[in-house]
Parts: sequence; structure tokens; C-alpha cells
Amino acid sequence: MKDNTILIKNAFILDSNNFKGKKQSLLIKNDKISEISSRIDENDVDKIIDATGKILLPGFINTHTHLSMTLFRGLADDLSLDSWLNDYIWPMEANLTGDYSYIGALLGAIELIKSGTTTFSDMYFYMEDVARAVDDAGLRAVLSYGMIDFSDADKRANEIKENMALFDKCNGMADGRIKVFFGPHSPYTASEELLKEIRKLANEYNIGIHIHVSETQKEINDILNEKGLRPFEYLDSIGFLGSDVIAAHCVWLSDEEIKIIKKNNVKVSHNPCSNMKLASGIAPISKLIENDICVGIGTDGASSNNNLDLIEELKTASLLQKVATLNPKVLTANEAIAMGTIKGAEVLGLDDEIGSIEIGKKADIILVDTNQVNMVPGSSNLSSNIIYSANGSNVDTTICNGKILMENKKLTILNEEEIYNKARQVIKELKETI
Ligand SMILES: N[C@@H](CCSC[C@H]1O[C@@H](n2cnc3c(=O)[nH]cnc32)[C@H](O)[C@@H]1O)C(=O)O
Ligand SMILES: [Zn+2]
Repeated sequence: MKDNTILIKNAFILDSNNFKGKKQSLLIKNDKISEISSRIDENDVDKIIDATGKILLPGFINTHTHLSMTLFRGLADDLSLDSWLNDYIWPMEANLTGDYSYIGALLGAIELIKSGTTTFSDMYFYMEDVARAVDDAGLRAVLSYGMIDFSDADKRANEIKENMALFDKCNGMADGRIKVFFGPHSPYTASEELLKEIRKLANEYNIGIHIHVSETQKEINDILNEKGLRPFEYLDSIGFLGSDVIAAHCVWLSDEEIKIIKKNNVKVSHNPCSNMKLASGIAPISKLIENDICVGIGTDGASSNNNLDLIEELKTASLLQKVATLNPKVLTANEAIAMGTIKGAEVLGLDDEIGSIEIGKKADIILVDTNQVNMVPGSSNLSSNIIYSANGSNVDTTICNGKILMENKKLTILNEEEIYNKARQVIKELKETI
């Protein structure tokens, strides 16, 4: 079969290997980056994108979300995690269906594509329907089924069965764009038995693990009361931790726990907007980075954020660390670019494939338009333009796995109006059931 080629001409290329943003052209052959140079032969390419005045970056990587929760955007604001989950979200989720989750995931996919995210790591239910949405949307994803057993043995067996079924059915799906992880929800909803069983299965099948840890002070106190240990001490004591674990939040950490994270090479997903909105606290991210711990960025679900704009999330992350440490030099724009791209890829164990602009890597690429009012006149530091000045709506073109998902701000595959209308209908129906 003939190769499919796309030439992106004259872009300022910015990634964590190259913060100077040299003006170059890039050739995509099928699903991969095949050439980067100042001169690429235009003959015989299938498509040319003129990227003059645009910044080319790796697609952003959202390391922690619940994509279908876009349906619950604005449903329950100004609450603590505990009340938000117990009083509003869990009762609403009790009436979700696979079809509803699919629509929510498509709505989320539109938001990801429009704001320049090409890969996301999700934990939710009805994940086969989410996988279907990922396939349809053309995105890349790590999907985990959120397992909660509250120490009930029957529920535990069922939850594990669900996650394994997802693995059997969807791992490697969508031309290899989907990978399946385990998703034990948290140390306060998943029993010790469940966590130990997941560690065993993760080792046996080489499957990663995605979990919420140390999100609120309440969680720390509850685990201390129950186990006599702080969450990471407890997880370490049962042999649960490893380099294949993505721990979302990590807000409340003792120095001892930072050592435990480091020793086990646990990957951290930082979700500053959700942590701020639910008043959970401020994660010690600059301290983790100082300790050479791998930290990626995440939005959490759209119901606790309330959007999926990773550029906005990275800006928030940077500003929050500066104000928390009273040091403007922490979490610089360059570090934030790395956090949104190559570090996210490392968090997901995908850094051989994505996260930077290199020959042989997957063509997951975005273009950001600098000819817009918030980007003019623009700094000579491209990271500063992206992190401090831009937001997701400056993203102009989104390509995943060599396929154009949005060009000149127009979606190429998904139908926005149709999906918005369906999402409005779904939330209307869900509200009628409670
Ligand atoms: N199988 C589980 C489903 C769990 S999915 C993952 C869960 O995480 C919830 N969630 C979303 N954001 C957060 C957060 O920040 N902390 C803890 N849980 C969250 C989300 O609403 C969903 O219920 C069940 O039967 O309930
Ligand atoms: Zn979450």
C-alpha cells in the first residue's frame, strides 16, 4: 500500500529537547514522524500544511481524567470531595449507561482535540463504550476500569472481572492507540485484598495501575485510623507500589512518603484545578521535581475542574507552585511544557512512542496559532507564550497517529453540533431519573 504523507511547513518546533523553537519543516509518513529538516521535498506528498507563524508541539498528555464526566460539568460546584462524591456524583452515576458514557466520552474527546490533547489516561465505568469513543474520535488513550469494593468479596470479584474483560477486549484496540490499565479507585474505596490481588495480576500480565492517592486530609486521617499508617506508607507495606503505578493527586505527602514514591519510582499525576476547586490542598510538586520524581499533568474529570484545557492546567500548576513556595523560579514554563508532554508520556510508560518531536515517534502533533491577540507580540521564549499567554482555544490543528483530527480549528471527524445536542439530551434524561 502507498504511504500516506503530510508535510508541515515552516513551523516553530518546540518540545522538551528543543526549547529554542527552531523554524523547520516536518514530514509525517503514515502514523510516524519521518523527517525533520529545514528543507523537505514537496513533491509527492499527499498533503501540505503551511505552519508559518505557528508553534508545533507534541500533542499534550492528560494523565488523569474521567472523560465521560463532561456530562456532569457544572452539576455540583463549591463542595468538598467527600460531599461532591457522596451527595451528588455517585447518586448521578448510579443511573449512567454505556450509551450515556459513550456520548460523554465523545463530548470530552471534542474538548481534548480542540485544546490540543492527543493522549489521555482515564478511569471510569462502561469503559468499552469509552474505548469505542476513543476509536471513533481518533485519539490515543490509557483506559482503566475504576474498581471499588468497599471490602465486599463479591463486589471485588466482579470488579476485577470487569477490568480483566476490558483488558482482554480493548488492549491494543484502535490500531494500537488504546492501552488498558487496572484502576483500583483509591486506598479508601479499594480493600487491602483488592490492592494485593491487583498487584499480583499487574505483575503477571504486565498491566499498569492507575489509582487516586493522598487527595485530601480526610483520606490521610481515615487511612491513619484504619491502618496506623499514612497512605503511601500503607501501600508500600503491602507491596502495592512500583514504577507501573500512576498515583493521581499526591497532595498530602510527608517527607517519608516522598522517599517512598522515589524508591518505588511511582509516577505522579498532578491535578491542580481539581485540588483547588474541591479545596483538597496544594501538592508539593516543585519538591517532587527537585527529587527527580516523574510528574505529569491531569485535569481530573470535567465536573471538578470544570474543563479539560491542559494549557490552562499547566499555567495553574506553575502559578500555584510559585505562590505556595513564594519562589517565582519554580515550575518554569519550560518545566511545564515537559510536564505536559514527555513527562506525561513517561507517566503512562509511552515515552518510546510519544511525548516529543523526534523521528520515529508517533505523529501526535499540534499547531498553536500565534496570530491571535493573546499571543501578540509574543515572547522569544516559546514556552512562555504557550504556558503563560495561550489557552486551549489557541490550538489550531491537532494530529494523532498521523491522522488530522482538527485543521484550522475545524474538526475533521467528529460532528460537534450533533454531539452537543446528544449530551444535552443525556443530562436531561439523567436528571429526570433522580
Ligand atoms: N466501579 C466503580 C466505578 C468507579 S469509576 C471512578 C470514580 O472516581 C470518581 N472520581 C472522580 N474524580 C475523583 C476524585 O478527584 N477523587 C476521587 N474520585 C473521583 C468518579 O466520579 C467515579 O465514581 C463503581 O462501581 O462505583
Ligand atoms: Zn480523579
